[in-house]
Amino acid sequence: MTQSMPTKKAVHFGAGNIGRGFVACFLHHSGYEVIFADVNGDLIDKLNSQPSYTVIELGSDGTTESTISNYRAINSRTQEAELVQEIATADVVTCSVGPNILKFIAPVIAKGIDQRPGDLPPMAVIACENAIGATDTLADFIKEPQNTPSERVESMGDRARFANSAIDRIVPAQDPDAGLNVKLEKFYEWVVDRTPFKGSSPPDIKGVQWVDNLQPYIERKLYTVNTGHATAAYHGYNRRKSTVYDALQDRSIQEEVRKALSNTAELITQKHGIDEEDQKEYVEKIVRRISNPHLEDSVERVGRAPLRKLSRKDRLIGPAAELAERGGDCSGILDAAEMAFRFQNVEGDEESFELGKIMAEKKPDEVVQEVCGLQPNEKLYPKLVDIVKRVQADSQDE
Ligand SMILES: NC(=O)c1ccc[n+]([C@@H]2O[C@H](COP(=O)([O-])OP(=O)(O)OC[C@H]3O[C@@H](n4cnc5c(N)ncnc54)[C@H](O)[C@@H]3O)[C@@H](O)[C@H]2O)c1
Ligand SMILES: O=P(O)(O)OC[C@@H](O)[C@@H](O)[C@H](O)[C@H](O)CO
Repeated sequence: MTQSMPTKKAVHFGAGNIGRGFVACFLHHSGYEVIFADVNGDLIDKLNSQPSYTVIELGSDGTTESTISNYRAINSRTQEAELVQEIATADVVTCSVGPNILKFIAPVIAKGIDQRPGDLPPMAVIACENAIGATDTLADFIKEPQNTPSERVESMGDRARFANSAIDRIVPAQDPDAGLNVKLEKFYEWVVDRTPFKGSSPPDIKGVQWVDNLQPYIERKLYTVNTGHATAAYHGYNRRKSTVYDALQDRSIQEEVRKALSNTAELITQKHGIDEEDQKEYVEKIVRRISNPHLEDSVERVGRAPLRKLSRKDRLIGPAAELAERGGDCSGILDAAEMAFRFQNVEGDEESFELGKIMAEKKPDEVVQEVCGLQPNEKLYPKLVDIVKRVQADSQDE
């Protein structure tokens, strides 16, 4: 008689687009039972009532489908005790909830880690967000005294290992009638830091690329894919384009994207010693990917949360500030930042309303300090103050 291997278990926070379409899909195909945790009750009910859903990859050469099953779903707002138990015995905990939500999921993960039975190896915790060091941010919240008793922090490595990651796959907003099914691009890249697993084994997730130095991967991804994407979306929004594809059909917007990406290429190649030709090819691939007509990716989704996207370490101000300090050209990124400041009061986007309020009420210096986290002694500072002044003056003229 053959003994079947016990199923591996992963808890994934955020059963949204990238969660269902990419992370859970890879975990499923690697043999994990996936427990989704989300605050959206309707989504939880749908997942629990439907035994499978379909992931549809869209490419110029047609579509490919795969079926995802062997999952359950837990409402993280109302079923905390069950969720803690699932986390305590999970092999992997992942999340794709948005960088600003990490602090809200930290308390329950902390409880689960703290209750991990002593005979189990450490679980792997991997945040899959568009942010540099997102898992470190999550780990810092988990280790706060209100979440983990301070005497338990030192031994936490016996119960959990925290690995940063860079995750890349375009998953647009889904059709309202798509149910749980997810349409996404064929391309994917999921790079994870291997170094936290020294003395233990990294989890077996097919398709993950394990590296010893994640920094060049995450900076190249965020400052190329996401800088280019945001540039197309913000210019596109301000010129009334509806999708990123439409925006890129406009030659002048495509030039803006290339200008911003030539700025970030200078930073990435110099800072990380990446070959210029390799970076050129990478940029061309990104321009092709974001121009995919099948994705129908709205400029509102890609531009969403402008306060996050204009923050100090994100895809616009992050590379622009570094370039300015090095004496490099960041004019293309600054053009995109100006368009981001104009992304105000967009229906369904809370941050864009908050941005509108800040722009209406605060002085330019206050805006730059509060929104972009820049200080007057930084080289980029006066350029952003000028941009804010211009946007505010234009709003008064309207
Ligand atoms: N969509 C993409 O192309 C893509 C690609 C790479 C990375 N990402 C990143 O993945 C993250 C999620 O993006 P998305 O496009 O899947 O967004 P999404 O809105 O489709 O999914 C987010 C999910 O998180 C859930 N959520 C919110 N608060 C929660 C909480 N407190 N606890 C549990 N769940 C909670 C929401 O209900 C939603 O289901 C973001 O950081 C994004 O930058 C997205
Ligand atoms: O998810 P955001 O809001 O950080 O950025 C919007 C898009 O640029 C992003 O979701 C991309 O589709 C994704 O990062 C591609 O890998």
